[in-house]
Amino acid sequence: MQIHLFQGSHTPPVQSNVTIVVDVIRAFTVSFYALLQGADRILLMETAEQAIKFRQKNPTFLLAGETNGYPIEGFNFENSPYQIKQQELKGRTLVQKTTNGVRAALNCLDTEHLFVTGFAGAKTTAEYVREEFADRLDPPVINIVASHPTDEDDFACAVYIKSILEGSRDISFLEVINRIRQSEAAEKFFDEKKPEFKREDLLICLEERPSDFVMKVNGTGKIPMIERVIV
Ligand SMILES: O=C(O)[C@H](CS(=O)(=O)O)OP(=O)(O)O
Ligand SMILES: [Mg+2]
Repeated sequence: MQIHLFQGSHTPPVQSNVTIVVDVIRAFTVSFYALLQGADRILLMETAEQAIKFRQKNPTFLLAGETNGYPIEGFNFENSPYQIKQQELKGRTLVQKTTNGVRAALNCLDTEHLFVTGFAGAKTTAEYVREEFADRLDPPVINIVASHPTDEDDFACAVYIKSILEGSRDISFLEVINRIRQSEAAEKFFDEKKPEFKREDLLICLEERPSDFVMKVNGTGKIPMIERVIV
């Protein structure tokens, strides 16, 4: 396996067979818990306006996301895994718009297999990709994209995924958690002047949670969507 790590939401300069886009705080932790709460699929959109317009034609769809981390007027949910964990979403379709993870995923569609994850599902995703693709005759090129352009949260998780893919011990479980916890993206949850950000969100983003699925992006339709793939 040829594994490349990238940071930011732009399209990686290397063509891959498999791409894993990481957003720990909070986009793909939100997606993970939305699927756990029963959502059928999660459509990915670039702008809040697009999402709101789309719901006018699909009134049962639920909008989740943020702009600069803050709730979006007219959306059903914030970019909050704590809020999503409390919802009954069986059979529902979500539409997600966020600053880093969703935008990065939309810029990484040109690959054979596109997965997305936070820290919660990182180990399951890495083990699934290793089992599915590592022993193929023509070793795959794998891009791991830490979607925040400069911060440690997504990059530490990307290094963790790489270490599982390679079976190395480049980074310990505790080191990943510490680097996420110390990241700039985590600071807002401890800032008294920002009551909009619940500390429970960060605690959920920091929790590795085994599951029977990975999150794969289906880019074959007009609107890319996250679907669960049972492992
Ligand atoms: O909502 C979030 O926590 C972040 C915003 S920021 O990176 O902290 O500014 O959005 P996401 O797209 O989930 O990284
Ligand atoms: Mg993030």
